[in-house]
Amino acid sequence: MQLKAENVGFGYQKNSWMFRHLDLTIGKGEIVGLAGPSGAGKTTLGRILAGYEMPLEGMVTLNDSPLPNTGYHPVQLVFQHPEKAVNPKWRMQKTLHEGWNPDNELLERLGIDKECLRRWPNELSGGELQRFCVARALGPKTEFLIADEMTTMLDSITQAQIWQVVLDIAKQREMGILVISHEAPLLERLCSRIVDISNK
Ligand SMILES: Nc1ncnc2c1ncn2[C@@H]1O[C@H](COP(=O)(O)OP(=O)(O)OP(=O)(O)O)[C@@H](O)[C@H]1O
Repeated sequence: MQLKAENVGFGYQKNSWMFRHLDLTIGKGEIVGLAGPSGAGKTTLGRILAGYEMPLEGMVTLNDSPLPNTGYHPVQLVFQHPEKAVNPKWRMQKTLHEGWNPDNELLERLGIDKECLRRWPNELSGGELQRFCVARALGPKTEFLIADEMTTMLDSITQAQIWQVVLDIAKQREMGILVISHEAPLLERLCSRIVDISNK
């Protein structure tokens, strides 16, 4: 099982490459860090790996096949701003069950207050909302998780709590994770290797 970017190139403007000839493989259960200065294209690469964006050159494969474009996506993306990742017209109950039905144990471990389920997204704090986005992304069919500054906005206790749950599940299921972060100590603590895209 592997998620692989091969010779990938991307730019938003014509003749202006953000990165080019980029190779990155994340293996089953592997936790890889992605570092690089602001604007280097980390978020963009995360979006490409999760199938939100097509590369201009090269390809992304999951277990040697193109990424699927229907059904529950096996590469899930959680990014920094949960308020942009949920439908404001859905109550949290519906958002949570968008792709699968997380059990009570997971909700408890992630510190999700069940009282929040009937609320609208704008009635939750950023941290509460992000817990929902993490739960939503951890369906049993998730093979890889792209965690793009997933806990950057959270206090250190919540950050540790969420990573503990995500890492336990990753270990149990051999789910691979790409951790995109500006926090070097976080990357060093979580990842078995760190890829820097500054010079791509
Ligand atoms: N939709 C878009 N259209 C045009 N340019 C974009 C678009 N999205 C991002 N960019 C630009 O692409 C570059 C890379 O953005 P990206 O968010 O991938 O970088 P990053 O490495 O994740 O940065 P940061 O660490 O600040 O989050 C930036 O210069 C950004 O302004």
